[in-house]
Amino acid sequence: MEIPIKCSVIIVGAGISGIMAAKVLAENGVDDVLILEAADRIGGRIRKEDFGGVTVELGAGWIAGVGGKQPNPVWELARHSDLRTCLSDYSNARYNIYDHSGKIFPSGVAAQSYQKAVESAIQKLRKQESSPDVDASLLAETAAPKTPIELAIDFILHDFEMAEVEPISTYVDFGDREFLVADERGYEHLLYKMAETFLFTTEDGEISDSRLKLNKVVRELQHSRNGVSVKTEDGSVFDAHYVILSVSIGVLQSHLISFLPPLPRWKTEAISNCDIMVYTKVFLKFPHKFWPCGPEKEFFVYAHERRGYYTFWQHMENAYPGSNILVVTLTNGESKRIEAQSDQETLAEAMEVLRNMFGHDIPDAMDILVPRWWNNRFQRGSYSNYPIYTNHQLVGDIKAPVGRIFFTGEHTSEKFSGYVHGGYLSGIDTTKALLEEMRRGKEWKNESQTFRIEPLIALSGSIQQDAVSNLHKFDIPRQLFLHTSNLGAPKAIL
Ligand SMILES: Cc1cc2nc3c(=O)[nH]c(=O)nc-3n(C[C@H](O)[C@H](O)[C@H](O)COP(=O)(O)OP(=O)(O)OC[C@H]3O[C@@H](n4cnc5c(N)ncnc54)[C@H](O)[C@@H]3O)c2cc1C
Repeated sequence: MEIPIKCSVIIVGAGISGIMAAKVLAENGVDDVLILEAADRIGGRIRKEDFGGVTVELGAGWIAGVGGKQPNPVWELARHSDLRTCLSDYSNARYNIYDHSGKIFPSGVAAQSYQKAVESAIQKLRKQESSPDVDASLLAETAAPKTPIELAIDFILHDFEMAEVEPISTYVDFGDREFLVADERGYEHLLYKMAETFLFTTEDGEISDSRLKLNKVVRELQHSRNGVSVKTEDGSVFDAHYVILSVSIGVLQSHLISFLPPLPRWKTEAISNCDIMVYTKVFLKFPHKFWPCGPEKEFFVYAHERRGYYTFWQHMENAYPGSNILVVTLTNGESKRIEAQSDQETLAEAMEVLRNMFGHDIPDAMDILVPRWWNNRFQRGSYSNYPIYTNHQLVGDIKAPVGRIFFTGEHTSEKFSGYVHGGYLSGIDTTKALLEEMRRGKEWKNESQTFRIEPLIALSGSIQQDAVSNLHKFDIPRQLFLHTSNLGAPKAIL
């Protein structure tokens, strides 16, 4: 399809939220759209790779939130595409906890430590709820986990089972079952299925549509009342009436993209107030199995005096029998540390831990795969992690459009941030808001035949921007945006 010089919408990023946004636009008759993607592929944080003879998922691996009253839309997509999945129950991990000499902690000790960790987490949450301004680390000091098993359980609880405040919307809305994707087409197959409904795709499933441009790293968004000019690293310039920006919160924080005029302060503050979780799955391939398999053995834990040190392990025999692959998950500081060292150093550390658990006779790993989400300048982390007691304002501000730039992505989903379905649903929400804006624009244009009425913030330079920095998009009634009934330059009312 021919792209007009100025298209209706440019979507920056072809992860699940960007692809969903383009799909919703197409379904609503807006197909003069460009999708600019920095990488050489679509999918973003949904990414497969061939490793050790099977397909492994470097990014999202699970479809979380299945089996409830409402269908999870991502699960629905997976079912329609016959995506192969396995049910995961990692709650058993707490009964497969090894100490440094390879002994498994008796289930009673593990259960006791688990109970203690849950109680202390609840206590901490309650205290935080009653004094939200007090530093959480100070509140937790008295009940802080100290022994290796307590540290390991604390890690499982906070970095796996309870990374969110209860009640967890994903489980409440969609159910508490989780399915691991184990399909050689990869989790990303779902994105290709979505894309083929509106982008030209070859019989082999390759997207051949010129509206999708890969290897286009967006570096600057110049926005005004007339539209948005998008500059990419290779010097290309693309113009559009609107932009949907779907890059991760880590990319927004990294300043890879500059905005002209700069984003207002309420927006930059909100962006910097959202934490980022780094979550790394390290894959190890062995010549044969030496770990226990069978029921309730899929996940196991290493208790070490350093929290999060090669703590959480999974074997891939349920997903791919005979693959002889182990996965160990590291997070945050440990993720950054191993990203900075060579894979051989990581392999040596992991082997030492495995030998502590399973003895010195186990074979060396034949191969290792270490994804680097933190150092990837198109990701800068794995997913958003809102402060425990987030006010609605923070997510609202992160999501709120600035002039003609609309924001989407998992980090803009109030209920499902961090998840694939959060990205999917945010793509729909943001696009609905944009379509509404476009419709309003047309109505106004037809009524007055003058020019588009623009939000105040889009027009504000840096001086006005400070003056309005305490205002938030949703606090400003539309009438207070710019208004004029006569011809002439629009003026700010405030
Ligand atoms: C290791 C890991 C494990 C995870 N596990 C799970 C899980 O089990 N279950 C689950 O539900 N979720 C999981 N997630 C989270 C899930 O992957 C994300 O929430 C979701 O994929 C985010 O989609 P998105 O469209 O918001 O962002 P992204 O997928 O990040 O898409 C944004 C796109 O923008 C592109 N981009 C960035 N900068 C630019 C630029 N300057 N110019 C042009 N393009 C740019 C990026 O390349 C990317 O393709 C995991 C994530 C990671 C990393």
